Amino acid sequence: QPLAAKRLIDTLESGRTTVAPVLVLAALLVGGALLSALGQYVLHRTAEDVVCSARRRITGRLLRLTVPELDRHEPGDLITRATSDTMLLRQAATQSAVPAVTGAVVLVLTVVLMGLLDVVLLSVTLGVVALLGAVVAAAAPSIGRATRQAQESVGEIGAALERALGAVRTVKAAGAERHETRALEQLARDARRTGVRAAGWQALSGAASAVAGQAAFLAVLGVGGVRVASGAIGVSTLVAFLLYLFALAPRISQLVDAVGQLQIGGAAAVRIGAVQHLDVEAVDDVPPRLNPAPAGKRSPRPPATVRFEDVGFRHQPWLPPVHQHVSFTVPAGGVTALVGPSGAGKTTLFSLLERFHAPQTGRIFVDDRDVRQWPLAELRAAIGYVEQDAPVLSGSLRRNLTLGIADVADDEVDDVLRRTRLEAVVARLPRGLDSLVGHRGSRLSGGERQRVAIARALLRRPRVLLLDEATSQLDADNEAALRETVAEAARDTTVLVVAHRLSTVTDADRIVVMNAGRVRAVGTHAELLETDALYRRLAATQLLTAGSTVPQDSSAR
Ligand SMILES: Nc1ncnc2c1ncn2[C@@H]1O[C@H](COP(=O)(O)OP(=O)(O)OP(=O)(O)O)[C@@H](O)[C@H]1O
Repeated sequence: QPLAAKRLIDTLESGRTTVAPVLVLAALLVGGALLSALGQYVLHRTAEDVVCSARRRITGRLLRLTVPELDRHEPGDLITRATSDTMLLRQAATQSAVPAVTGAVVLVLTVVLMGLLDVVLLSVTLGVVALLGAVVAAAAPSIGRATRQAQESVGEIGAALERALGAVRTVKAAGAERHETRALEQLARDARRTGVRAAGWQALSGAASAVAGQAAFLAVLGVGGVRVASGAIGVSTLVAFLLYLFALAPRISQLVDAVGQLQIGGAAAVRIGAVQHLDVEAVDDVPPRLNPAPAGKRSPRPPATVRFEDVGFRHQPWLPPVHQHVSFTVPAGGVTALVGPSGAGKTTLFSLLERFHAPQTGRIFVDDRDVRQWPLAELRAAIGYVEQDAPVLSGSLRRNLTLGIADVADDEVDDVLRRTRLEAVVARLPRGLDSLVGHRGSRLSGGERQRVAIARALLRRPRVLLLDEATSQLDADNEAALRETVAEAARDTTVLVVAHRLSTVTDADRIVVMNAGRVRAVGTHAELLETDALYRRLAATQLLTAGSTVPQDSSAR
């Protein structure tokens, strides 16, 4: 445009017709605007693609992280990496990558054209720009550092909020809102402080580029005026050069901003990229469809045997072992109860079976096949697991029941609802199975949540059913009913139950008594009452969760 403007001025001076230069200038204006609009659109689209792919990668990975990795990290912090950090990445992509590329191209072309006009004026301009570059280079790392700290505080806010909202009733009951809020406010202030520091450095760079623009203008005007006066260049050349300078100044500001944004984006990318280095479970297995057969016509799945062979496990090398030399065999079908004092390692046996953790020594077999040899998804599809706190996910009751299962026939669902005594609950809900159960099932009672978790496990038609204290919150009637359900399921499923109630163990086909990470005895209720002092004591008190670990010495027998 400045070159076209120069031609227009030259044409005016020479008195020739100005139609052609005016048309060229108009065409350049319109063409430039169109190109700029198209460029904006394409580049924003690309930025959205970048962010979308980062989000897909990170969210896909988060659910595949190994359980020990998930234990090590705060869920709230991981969530902010998928949300807030990806937003920063998007902002950086649009506000830095795009202007950086376009700014650099325009800068180079403009500098070439300026050089063609007058090398002396170009040298003056570049001298001023070099001073600006030094300021920006000094500020850029500080922007990145401050942003990283701010994002870490945002991650901590996410973690603290998740912690407090995840147990909000306990927080309220303990009257700890103010304390928790204070902690959150402190984190918010930390984020603000570091955010402001980043903004300060950015503002300094911005101010430097504005000063540089004006300084360059004044310098070019001064030196250019002298050169016009001396006849070294014409007025039109000076005008064209100044027009280029005006075009260049915003590009330089953009570039300076882009450097700051790149630092911000880089800080976000580091936090997102860190997730890439966390351990994930084997991705070789495409999750098998649990119901390959048409709904309602699923083939029966035979119960599987379970065998622990000299298993030793500890969470970390520096922690005491959870299991030592654990060996026992569970034949296919029937109910096997695991009993023992709190902390004996009963729940962890289930984690090892599900391959949430891997034992350091020994082997675990399901159906005479080492669990490490099973494709992970196939192993988990063979197991139904009801966790200790019977988690229910927000969403509808139906989605909760059919979690991970495709094409369940309605009559199968009805059958399981009947067996788990949930029919009346469903009938009471305003929208039946499609009613929403609230965050973590907060609209259900504790006993209802447990029954939903059991129903969910039964719907999978598991070959091995793991129940972790699944009846602890049930009233006597429902507990008796569920005992029947479990007994019925045990006809074609291998049921392992961590039992805290005497009623559950007396019905079991065999009982494994655990203490301090070891299997202490195996037998029926009657046998163990005769032979095992710890069992006798646990049975007598019925307080199988209470008490500290009993030393495994001969006097205890
Ligand atoms: N992620 C973990 N990291 C470190 N130690 C853990 C972890 N999870 C559990 N433990 C420890 O492992 C031991 C066994 O825990 P586990 O939950 O298997 O016991 P449990 O017999 O099921 O107890 P309870 O009857 O109270 O549920 C406990 O001492 C516990 O503190």
